[in-house]
Amino acid sequence: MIPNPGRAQIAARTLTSSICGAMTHDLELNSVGKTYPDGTTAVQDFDLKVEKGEFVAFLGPSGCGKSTTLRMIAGFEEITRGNILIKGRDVSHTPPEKRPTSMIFQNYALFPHMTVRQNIGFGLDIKGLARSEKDRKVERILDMFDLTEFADRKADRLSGGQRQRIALARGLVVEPEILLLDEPLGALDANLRRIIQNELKLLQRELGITFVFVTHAQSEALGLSDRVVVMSNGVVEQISPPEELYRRPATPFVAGFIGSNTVIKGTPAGAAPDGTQQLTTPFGTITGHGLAGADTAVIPAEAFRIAPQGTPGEIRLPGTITARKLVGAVGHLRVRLSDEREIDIETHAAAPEVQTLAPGAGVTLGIDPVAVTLINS
Ligand SMILES: Nc1ncnc2c1ncn2[C@@H]1O[C@H](COP(=O)(O)OP(=O)(O)OP(=O)(O)O)[C@@H](O)[C@H]1O
Repeated sequence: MIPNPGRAQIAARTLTSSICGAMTHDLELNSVGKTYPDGTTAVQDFDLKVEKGEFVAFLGPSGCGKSTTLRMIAGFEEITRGNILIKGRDVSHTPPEKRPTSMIFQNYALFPHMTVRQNIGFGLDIKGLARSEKDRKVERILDMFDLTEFADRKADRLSGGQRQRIALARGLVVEPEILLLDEPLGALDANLRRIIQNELKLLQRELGITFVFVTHAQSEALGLSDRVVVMSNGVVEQISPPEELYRRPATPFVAGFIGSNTVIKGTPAGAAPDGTQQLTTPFGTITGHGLAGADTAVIPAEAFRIAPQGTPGEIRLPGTITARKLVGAVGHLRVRLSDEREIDIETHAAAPEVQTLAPGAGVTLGIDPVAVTLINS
């Protein structure tokens, strides 16, 4: 998509020349809420501050309120509570065309019978730009996205990947402060999706424009963004960088939604000498990181160890292997614990104990306390 990064950088400097203000945040949502006229509350008390140049993803299951929030930022949907600021300016009741945002839709929303050039220039027409200025901007972005050779082709005669690039070019040509992307890769096949994910990230870094991206694909949100907002039922569950979200889920919903975690409830048992917290569970005492008084242990699949001998003092969970699958270097084991629950664990496929374990075999699991998070249920 960006064959010549130098060229992209020059374009980026021009594109962003007007957005180098000294405001702290590009985007601010303060207690934003939305109740639709039929009484459906889609979003509640959404608070978020986004720095300039940040890539933020809204992640959550279908119906959790991601698109509604994005549409409220764009101005396509009225907010019913709170306020929205862009670069410090309250845009809560500003119509979409007056907001410094562009939106990219999953179906691209291109005009099929217009040429690529006309599609890209459309937003500039709406803004009433002079012809010469418009032509200059359109040619520059066609060149930047390597679309010049398709410029006179009708949009309905292009591949999905090409259409996606045109949608991006059309969103960026109006020089937005914030680009809003609603599942922009959802219509692409898995291979193209991966390629365009990489290109999108590169493009965002080159341009330094703030991106707010909606997806229900975990890997996409974790792989692309600086911070992820996890939503459930219209409520923000956690806002964290991907690594932290994965390693330190803050709520039971996030623990169940991100990665592959085992959740075990217990009774708080105070702090260990090293400052970690302890939890008494039906399986013994589990140690982990978290606030004092937390009553639930979140154990990621890779924190389990197969420990036939066990380490003195370490928790030992007896179980039975019910399934084994080796995928490349990773061994996936399903283990039935003594309380009949089945858990997934991940380990090195090459480990001798994994090679010899078969369904039906008895096993004793240890837990790496460093990877355990204690939360309130
Ligand atoms: N125009 C509307 N009128 C009433 N309810 C609506 C309207 N649009 C959306 N909703 C409801 O608001 C909630 C949030 O919808 P939204 O489209 O924001 O979810 P989402 O997380 O983007 O889902 P998806 O991933 O399926 O697009 C859902 O319960 C949905 O049914």
